[in-house]
Amino acid sequence: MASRLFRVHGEFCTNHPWEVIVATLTLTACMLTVEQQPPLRPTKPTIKSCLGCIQEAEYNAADLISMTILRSLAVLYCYYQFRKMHKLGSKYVLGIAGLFTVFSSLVFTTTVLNILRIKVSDLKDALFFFLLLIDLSKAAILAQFALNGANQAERKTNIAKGLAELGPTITLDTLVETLVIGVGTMSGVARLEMLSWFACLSVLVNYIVFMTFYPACLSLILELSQSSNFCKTKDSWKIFAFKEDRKSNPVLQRVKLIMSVGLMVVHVQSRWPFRDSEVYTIEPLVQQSFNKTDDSIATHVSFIRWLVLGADHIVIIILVSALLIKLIFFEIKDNLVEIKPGFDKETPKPTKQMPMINFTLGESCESTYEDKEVQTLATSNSDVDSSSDDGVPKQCRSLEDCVKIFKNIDLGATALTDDEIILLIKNKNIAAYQIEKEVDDPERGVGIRRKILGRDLLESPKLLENLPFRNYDYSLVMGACCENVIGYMPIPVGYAGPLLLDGRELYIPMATTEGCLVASTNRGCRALKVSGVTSSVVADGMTRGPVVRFPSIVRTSQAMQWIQDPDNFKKIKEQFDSSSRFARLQRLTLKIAGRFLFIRFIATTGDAMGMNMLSKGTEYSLKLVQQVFYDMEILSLSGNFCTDKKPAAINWIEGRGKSVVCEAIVPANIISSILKTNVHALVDVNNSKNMVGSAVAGSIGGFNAHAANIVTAIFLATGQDPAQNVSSSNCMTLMEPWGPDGEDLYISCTMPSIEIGTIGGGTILPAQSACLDILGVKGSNRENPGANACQLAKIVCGTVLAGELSLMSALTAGHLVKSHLRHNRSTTLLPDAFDRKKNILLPSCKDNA
Ligand SMILES: CC(C)(COP(=O)([O-])OP(=O)([O-])OC[C@H]1O[C@@H](n2cnc3c(N)ncnc32)[C@H](O)[C@@H]1OP(=O)([O-])[O-])[C@@H](O)C(=O)NCCC(=O)NCCSC(=O)C[C@@](C)(O)CC(=O)[O-]
Ligand SMILES: NC(=O)C1=CN([C@@H]2O[C@H](COP(=O)(O)OP(=O)(O)OC[C@H]3O[C@@H](n4cnc5c(N)ncnc54)[C@H](OP(=O)(O)O)[C@@H]3O)[C@@H](O)[C@H]2O)C=CC1
Repeated sequence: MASRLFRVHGEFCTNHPWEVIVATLTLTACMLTVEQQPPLRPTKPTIKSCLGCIQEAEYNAADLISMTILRSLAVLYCYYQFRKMHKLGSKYVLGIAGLFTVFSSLVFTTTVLNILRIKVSDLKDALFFFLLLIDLSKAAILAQFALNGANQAERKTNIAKGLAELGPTITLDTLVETLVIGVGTMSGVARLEMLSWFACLSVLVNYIVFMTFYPACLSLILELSQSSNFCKTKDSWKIFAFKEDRKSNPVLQRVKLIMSVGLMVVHVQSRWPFRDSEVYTIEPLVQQSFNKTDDSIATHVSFIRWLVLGADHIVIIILVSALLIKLIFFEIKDNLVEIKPGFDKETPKPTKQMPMINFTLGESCESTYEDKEVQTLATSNSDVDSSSDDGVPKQCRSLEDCVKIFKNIDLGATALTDDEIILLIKNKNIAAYQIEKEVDDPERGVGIRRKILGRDLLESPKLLENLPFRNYDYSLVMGACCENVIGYMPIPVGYAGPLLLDGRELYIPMATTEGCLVASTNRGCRALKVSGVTSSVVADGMTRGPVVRFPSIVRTSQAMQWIQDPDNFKKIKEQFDSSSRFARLQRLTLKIAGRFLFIRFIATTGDAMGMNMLSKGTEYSLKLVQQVFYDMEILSLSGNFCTDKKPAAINWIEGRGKSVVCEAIVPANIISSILKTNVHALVDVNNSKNMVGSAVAGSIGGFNAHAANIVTAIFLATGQDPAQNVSSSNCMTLMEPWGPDGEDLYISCTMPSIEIGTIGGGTILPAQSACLDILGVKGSNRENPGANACQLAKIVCGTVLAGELSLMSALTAGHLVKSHLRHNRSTTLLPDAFDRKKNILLPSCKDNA
């Protein structure tokens, strides 16, 4: 029985945190404000003094009533503000606003004590005034501004932007408030004057703390936490919740301005010349004088005093109780889901967002497979855990109830357990690819999707166990890099280098699972350490080649001629360029095939690889052409004349993305000591393999040994589109004997179509952008947009040269198999082979190699 009571109490506290906090704080405040009283009847009071006491007490009763109303309003106002912020769902905003309140109160207390020289006991009035006038919504807006930044620099900029937006309004408001309330300080009524001083100081302290300590503290807290989790739940949409609050009405602003000027005049007139500054000391309002003897009067006085001391506290307690009653019986009633017969109170797990709501039990949640990783997450996130303590999964609420909760604006999917969300997904109330958005928590969303997939993969329920998904910033993935996410693929990243490229030493991150690749590239870098590699970008232009069709070849050729006209090209370019700040159309290449016309748009795209930009610009331009050639049919924005992600001669011949060439001279001693071969053998193998061999194979752009290896490893490490390794790996490796006696080696690599960028696509993901940072080419180049992407293309070409040098040497020296069996064959996981014919196990061949 007792434990049940405590359990109910526990549930009440956790389900109504704000109410419990407000109640506790209010009671504490009541206790603090109880004034020290002398003993009730030290001596017998006289009739005269008692009458005096009654008069004083009556005066105090009036004061008490107004102060009680004020305190109640302050409590209500604070409660309302924190509830409003809580609904935003951001614990950070809530925490920061709380901190703001505490610190401001501290500053206010100190200020009031020092400037007004009041007694500590009189702080009770002052503090309630302060709470009534504090504006937490502005503090929350600024916190949200800060939290919307992806990194510390952005957060700082956002705080500054927030202050720029809020500052003028708040300053004007403060001015008007101070001047209006300031009128009260000249009223001549001592009590009113004192309260007006409290209010003026409240407004000023709030303003000063908001404009100084608060932004500084905000920036510091965010920097010290340095947790990506701070911005993990991208609250960008939530800022709109306050957008209305932020908008300042210009008419209202003007009225405020005029009002403040008028009030200023009133203040100056009434205070000039300034009176000797009065120091307001607040005398205790109830004087104690019990000298008389009349018992009945004494009793009356005691009663009034009791009333005076206790009534305000009683009213506040009543107020808090009313608040709780309102919340429990009215607010929740609105959200209450109909109780069905057969309802069992004990079983459903009350969730954080949905206190005291009772639900019908629905079908038992499917629980045949539980993803270990997801379970771990759920344990740490008890709000969404649908398992009971004993590990037995609980039943879901009914589908109908879950739908009601899901559709409730205040609750939504966040108030449902994982299994209930799965129930809604199975019943098509939630799209399986939108879980993250619905639960407003990407990691939880991914976890739920894994649960669904895990249950669908019943034949091999443990398939997902080794695919990690936790501790990853999915907010960057959503809407940019991947859909239907169930985790991430860890790929080992090694580094090759330093590579001496154009006089700079670089360490090249390479993501690969091909053992020996990084070792080989590293050896190439080592061989080039003294002489270095020289590189140059000779052309830059991403392409998109749509296919359009006309009714006849006459119309097709007319269109072709129209597009080729320099004046019309200008119009097309204008249209194209208007689609982006960075994409700039360079030229068009046209090919006619019967009624079809292929138009290859070639444009620079700043630091981005540019495929989305090209597609957008092309669509804009075609609309313009269609205005002239209304009978033009746009068959496909991509007509494979681009050509993207497929082998094609056009990219090899015309180039695509960055066209880069690089060269190096390797001295004879390095070739023999590090590469274990000699120049003549190397050149011989290069001609026979990379030239003749590729020609015999009918290769297009494949006149190299393994450019794709290096390209792909760097692409994966730096967040490039991996499929673009097709054209990007086009490369011709040339070798010649060099030097007076031809003992040195001249080597060059020509790569005409490296499709690469340092912004957009996967480059924004944290790990990938870290690798770009290692190379000094992260993001957009502010001084010279495009320079970062060009530098990365040069790095790719230079590293390819190092890789070519090493592999070609290994082939020449006959070391390929030996080295790969050393670096590229696992000695732990490969099972011994089974000979079916002989029905025996064959020992691994690795030792024989
Ligand atoms: C994006 C869609 C699918 C929308 O397609 P839609 O028809 O507008 O989507 P919908 O909302 O009507 O939903 C239809 C179904 O699509 C799926 N679906 C819909 N949205 C999602 C989502 N977020 N996550 C997972 N699945 C999704 C889902 O199955 C859904 O059914 P439901 O489950 O709702 O009954 C469509 O417009 C599309 O397929 N676009 C093409 C994009 C594409 O293929 N890009 C590849 C890269 S392009 C490139 O790299 C190569 C290139 C182009 O250069 C090569 C060349 O030269 O040709
Ligand atoms: N659509 C398609 O057909 C294809 C798409 N892709 C995918 O496209 C994505 C890459 O497209 P991409 O266009 O490169 O990237 P984005 O779509 O991300 O576009 C780049 C964005 O960055 C902005 N930007 C800011 N600074 C710079 C800067 N210095 N230089 C260039 N842009 C800057 C651009 O501004 P602004 O808005 O002013 O242009 C633009 O909004 C990859 O995910 C890739 O996988 C791949 C192949 C085909």
